[in-house]
Amino acid sequence: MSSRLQLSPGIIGRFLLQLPRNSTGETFSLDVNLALPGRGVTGIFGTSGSGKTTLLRCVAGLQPCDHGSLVVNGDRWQCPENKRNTLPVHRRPLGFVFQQPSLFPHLTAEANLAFARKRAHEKIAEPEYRKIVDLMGVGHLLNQYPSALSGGEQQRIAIARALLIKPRLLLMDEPLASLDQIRKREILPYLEQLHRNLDIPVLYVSHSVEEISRLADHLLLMENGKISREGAATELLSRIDFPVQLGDDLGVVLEAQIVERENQWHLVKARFSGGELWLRDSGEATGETIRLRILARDISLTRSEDHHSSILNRLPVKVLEICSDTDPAMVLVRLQPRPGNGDARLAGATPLIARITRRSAHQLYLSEGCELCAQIKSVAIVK
Ligand SMILES: Nc1ncnc2c1ncn2[C@@H]1O[C@H](COP(=O)(O)OP(=O)(O)OP(=O)(O)O)[C@@H](O)[C@H]1O
Repeated sequence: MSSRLQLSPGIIGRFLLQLPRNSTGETFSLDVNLALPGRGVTGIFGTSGSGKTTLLRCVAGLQPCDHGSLVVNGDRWQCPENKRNTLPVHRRPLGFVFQQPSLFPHLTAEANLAFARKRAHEKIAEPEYRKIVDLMGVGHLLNQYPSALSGGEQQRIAIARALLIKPRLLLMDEPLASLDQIRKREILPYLEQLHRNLDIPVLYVSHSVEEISRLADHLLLMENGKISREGAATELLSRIDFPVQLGDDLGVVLEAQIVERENQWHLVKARFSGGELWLRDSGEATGETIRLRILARDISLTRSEDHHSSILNRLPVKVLEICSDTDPAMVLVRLQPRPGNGDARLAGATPLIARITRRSAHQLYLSEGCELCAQIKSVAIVK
């Protein structure tokens, strides 16, 4: 993923509200200060009921607030003091994609898109319309009615529809949650394309570590109506103590560049800040920046390099810390890639996390500072 995070905030806001008691008699208050990058994807995580959807509703102007202020890339959308400076919902240049595509069932896909096009804040020229249709890969679906489309195809039309209103901000609330795993995997590349090709900031709510790992540049974690953690996605997703890093999903996210290709074996070599890894060749171009996810359960540790193993990737590492896992039989080991050839830059490389049995840690005499070899199955690298 080549787009880099713009660190100066482009989406600045403050929302304070108290909701009336819900059906179970509980009250809910939201109290957030936003200072988010004005480009790229900000992933919003949090347990059910933590306020993710309420936050998106505030940004959209759908949720009345006790206090609400919002500036999006220099344009004031909401002002607490002066209601006349507050843009009503229908005038906010934003696209909203929900869990359900909710297309008009009596209109073809094309007519659904034409409806959005008419509502665009600025006129969409034909080449731009074509670009969006191509980006979402829906050109061949335009004559179909929604009932003839799969869930994933309907959602791609819904995303194209959101883009056709020329949004300056895209809000996506669990857009893939209603799809099965196969359809999710089908649609993710289209979302990655969107991220690479359009410079619209996206707020993306999801419970899926896989989606967030692939798409997000920046992360927000919400707890009880407040933002409890925030930062660059690659950094937060590499922390053992980041709460979404649970059980089998625990892992790290790395940015890497394709540097070599072995056609004979259908493999490519990717270089990241901590070394080089062989991956299955999925057609990425040499020089392309990609994102990798290495799960903690797919890293094993050895005291010496075992060249007779089937595992292609071996990195020299140093143990940074050893932590307890939720499972008492396991421990989590944070590992710093270490210079094999005196490369001092590796000191700043993204740490890896291995999840191994407590017994193995004992047998390897693991302790902080000890030097080992991490073996990573190339097939386990998620692209
Ligand atoms: N209209 C409402 N009136 C009263 N309470 C509400 C209303 N809408 C939401 N809530 C409450 O606000 C809290 C936050 O809801 P919200 O939908 O924002 O959470 P969420 O993090 O998006 O959850 P999920 O992951 O389940 O979608 C919940 O406790 C919910 O019951």
